[in-house]
Amino acid sequence: MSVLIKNGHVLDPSTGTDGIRDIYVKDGVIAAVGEKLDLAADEVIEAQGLYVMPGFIDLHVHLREPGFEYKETIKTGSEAAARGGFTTICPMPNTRPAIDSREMVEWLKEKEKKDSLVHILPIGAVTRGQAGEELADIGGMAEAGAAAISEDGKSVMSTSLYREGMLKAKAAGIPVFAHCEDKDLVGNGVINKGKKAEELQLPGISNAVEDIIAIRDILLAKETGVRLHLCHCSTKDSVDFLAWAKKEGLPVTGEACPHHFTLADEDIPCDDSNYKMNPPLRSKEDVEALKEGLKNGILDVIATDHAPHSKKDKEKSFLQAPFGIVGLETAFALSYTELVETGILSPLELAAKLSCNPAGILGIEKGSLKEGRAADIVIADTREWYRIDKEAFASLGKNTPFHGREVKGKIKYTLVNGQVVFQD
Ligand SMILES: NC(=O)N[C@@H](CC(=O)O)C(=O)O
Ligand SMILES: [Zn+2]
Ligand SMILES: [Zn+2]
Repeated sequence: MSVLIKNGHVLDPSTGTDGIRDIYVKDGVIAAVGEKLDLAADEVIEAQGLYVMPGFIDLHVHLREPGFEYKETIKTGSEAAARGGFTTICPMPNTRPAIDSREMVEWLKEKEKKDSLVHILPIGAVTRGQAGEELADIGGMAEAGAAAISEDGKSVMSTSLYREGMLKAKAAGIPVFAHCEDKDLVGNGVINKGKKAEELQLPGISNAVEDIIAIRDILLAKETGVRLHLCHCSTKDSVDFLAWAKKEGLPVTGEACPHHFTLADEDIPCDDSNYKMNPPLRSKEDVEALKEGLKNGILDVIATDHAPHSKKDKEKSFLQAPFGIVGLETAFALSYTELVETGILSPLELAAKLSCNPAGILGIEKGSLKEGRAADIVIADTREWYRIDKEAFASLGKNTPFHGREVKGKIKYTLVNGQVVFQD
């Protein structure tokens, strides 16, 4: 089985390639990359005018299975990933039961084989049942294939327990992905603390809720030497703390989510829980700091924090509805529109934040179009404006504040191991 992708604009951040090339795929592997390859293939994809990039890698998704299959399943989540150009996704462990043991990681790897269109790299919980009381079997989960550990959905509030968990992760050779939120300080907050919170008469979440834990976790990484990755950075100071950590030479990285650099709290039109997520949409000043952080490389990765919820869940008010919005099927378009169309990032830099950089954090041989690599490839058209349509999502979650928004950047093809898993 062979595929020839012809005349595409190849963006391969792993080699710096930024120009017109053909790519020849044989038996699921990239066999040749070059100008005008004269090779016969079973399938030819004409990619003139399109960008051809390494398949995107999402370090942060929620698939909801087991336990909340009415919100999303591994199958529907993987279909959403394929539609969004993601060929590898890392599901967070906050399912029921949680992914907190060797057996649960093995279960997920089995489900991947049966149900998933894309590669799944599980993230194990830090503590058993994410209860924050005793450590999960971190070494066992790593052996079974967990790519990282995280307590996402909350922070491990016991600093000494977290420190111990970090040492275990370090010994197992996997990074820690940190959701930074001071449980004491957040109270019953549901929206960024500020004018909009006052206007809607909703309890606020201050920046310090995130910042206090972000700096704590960086200091713990300094002490333990574990590789630390900050999830969904939303504040100016968390970007500054990351900059400091990098200056110190610490093994610390960070991600930003499209919603956090596209919208500010002032853009929330009314009490609409499709604008409710954790961390919340922040101030204009924070949004600018995230864009600056993405531009200067302090923020390494764009991840979605795809958090599907049912219609019923999200019909509730801002106060009552659960936190989270879907992201897999809007991430590329929002990122291209907000960051490339505006000149903040080059197309190659955007491709790096979606593929090569997350691969580096996981330490996996992906995020590259080098010969010999698995043919995980995404092909996108960025020429025309269109409106996001939540009804077209493969995800069971339609909870997005971006329905109807005008964007550029459409995924045309997604290939996993040389197989077309999505075609527009
Ligand atoms: N981001 C969210 O608002 N929600 C996430 C949890 C999380 O990422 O913290 C979820 O699981 O729904
Ligand atoms: Zn989180
Ligand atoms: Zn999350």
